[in-house]
Amino acid sequence: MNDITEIKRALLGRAKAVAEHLLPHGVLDGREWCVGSVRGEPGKSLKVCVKGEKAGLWTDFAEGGEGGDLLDLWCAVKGKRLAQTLDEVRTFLGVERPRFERTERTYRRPEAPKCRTPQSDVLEYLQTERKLTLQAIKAYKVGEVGRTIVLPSMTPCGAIAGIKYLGVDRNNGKKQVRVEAECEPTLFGWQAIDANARDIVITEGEIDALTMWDYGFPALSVPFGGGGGNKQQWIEHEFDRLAQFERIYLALDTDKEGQIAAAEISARLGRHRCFNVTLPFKDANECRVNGISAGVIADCFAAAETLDPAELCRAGKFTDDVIGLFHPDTGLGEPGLPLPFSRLDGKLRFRPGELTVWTGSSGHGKSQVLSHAAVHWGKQGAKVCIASLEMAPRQFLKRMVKQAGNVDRPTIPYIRHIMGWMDEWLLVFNLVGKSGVTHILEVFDYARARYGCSEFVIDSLMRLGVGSEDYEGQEKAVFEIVNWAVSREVHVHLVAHSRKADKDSKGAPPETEDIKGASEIGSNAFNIISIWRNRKLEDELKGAIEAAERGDAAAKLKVADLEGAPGVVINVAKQRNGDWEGKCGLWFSQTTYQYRSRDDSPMGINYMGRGPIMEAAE
Ligand SMILES: Nc1ncnc2c1ncn2[C@@H]1O[C@H](COP(=O)(O)OP(=O)(O)OP(=O)(O)O)[C@@H](O)[C@H]1O
Repeated sequence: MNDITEIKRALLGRAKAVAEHLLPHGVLDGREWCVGSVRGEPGKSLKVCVKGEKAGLWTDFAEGGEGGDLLDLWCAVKGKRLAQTLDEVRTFLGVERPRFERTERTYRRPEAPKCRTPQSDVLEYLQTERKLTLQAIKAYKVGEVGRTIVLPSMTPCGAIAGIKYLGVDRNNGKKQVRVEAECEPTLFGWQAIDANARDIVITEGEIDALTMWDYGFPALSVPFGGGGGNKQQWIEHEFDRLAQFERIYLALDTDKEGQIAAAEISARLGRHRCFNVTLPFKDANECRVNGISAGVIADCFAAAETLDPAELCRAGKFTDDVIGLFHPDTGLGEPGLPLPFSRLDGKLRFRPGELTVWTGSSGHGKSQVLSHAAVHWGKQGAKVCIASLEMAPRQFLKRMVKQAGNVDRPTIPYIRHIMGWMDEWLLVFNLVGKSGVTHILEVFDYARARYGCSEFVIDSLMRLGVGSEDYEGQEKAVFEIVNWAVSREVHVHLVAHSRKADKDSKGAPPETEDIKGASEIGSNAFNIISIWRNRKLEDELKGAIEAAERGDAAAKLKVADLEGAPGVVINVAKQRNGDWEGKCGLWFSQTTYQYRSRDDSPMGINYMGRGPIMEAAE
């Protein structure tokens, strides 16, 4: 349960319990819980409606009609800010937020800037050219150093998290912007926001935030402008703080980048509480400069709408996608991520909104191929969340460190370096054992919303608390996963074991019908991939190597011959949205745990680049 709207809904069903909890000296009179005041003494002046349509609303008739909903009551009785109240209410409801085991990255907190309140060139610029008031400038604690505007990003507690310096003058038409390095990506403007506010506006620039304040709508500004992906990485850091807002008005620029940003923000913060504000000019400040009145802006807010559900769109939206399918070389390309094997380039993709089932016999390397793939996706900028219910995090991370580092035994500094890199894009569902699918998806949902994860791994179906004979339960679990992947536009990789088939010895990788359990597992998957390890070849190779070591010349030639054949086969048995299905031989490196296809370098892939700390340990 993440945001205020869900918490409010849950509280409503328990209005009486909340009233009793907050005001134990009250008495029930019909539908109302009556008490003296928010201080809790017996009396009749404060009434909380606990039943019916108005359940949850309260009024203190002795205090000039002060009142509100149950959250206001909680704040008033306990004398706490809304953010703290929400934490307490989550505990009261028993719905704490999921926590990820994750090294919190430490950011630099800049020193207070050496500047003064604008009084000369900066003030002149902000008032004359940008039409801002001194009150707005003061509310946002804007500073002045010569002809540079100082814009501090402060946390709601008043700490300075970052500073942006904006030159009044342009250089060859370009804005002069500088930011303090290594600071936490946060929104600008908390210093001007009421701690108990339920509505907030988000703009695409600091000056626009000040302008909105002047229009009567205190606002925060995104730190890196419009666009998607990394530009909106601040969401991860502000997710909890924004949980207190019931309505988030997105007044971003009316251009394409602004709209991409608005779509991403509303998808992650919750479409139900994000309203898109369409302004008559490109941004708030352009409205101000062009003389748009506060009344017109208020009308824009009144007309603001939630963004359309993702399911509803015009066909034209897919034009680029369709062109990309016909002409992949146009750069419009297909969405989704590939495997790290050149031989499969252009043949297989893991697209958003799909489920891939990975199958194969035990010990054939399903998890290992997947972890190599995850490293590859991380390198391409994707954020990945792995629920490895069969293997402790330290074990599968050890494997990934070898694969990422392309080395057998990395040095301690190199391990730290690789782990630091993986920490940026990899989240771990820290549980070995059984977990219900609903709970995993709840945690995944949070990882998607807060951290922007797009690739999810569940290893394996057997650990989802569904019996191996419970075909109905398996169908239900897979259906739930598919639904979630489709609705959230993410890709889920589900490992499912294959039946003990004699195919292993016959030398053929498993097919769709070999997946152990209900047939619906395969029929609901968009892609089915099996991994098969050629044990016969491995044994022959082992024997030949031993003979060669004893000096058998013929065995040496045999070793070379056998090493030329792939020890692993990946079988793409189904690809619903792709044109290709088929098999591809892979070579597995015992030292780096990387896999490669015939077209890849035997040296493996260097995900970390080369550097002094990458030597292997002795
Ligand atoms: N081709 C291979 N050559 C040598 N060792 C391999 C190969 N593939 C996998 N292994 C080893 O086998 C073990 C199991 O691998 P992995 O966990 O990836 O298999 P899996 O198919 O996911 O098995 P399970 O279904 O039992 O989880 C690991 O120790 C791994 O290093």
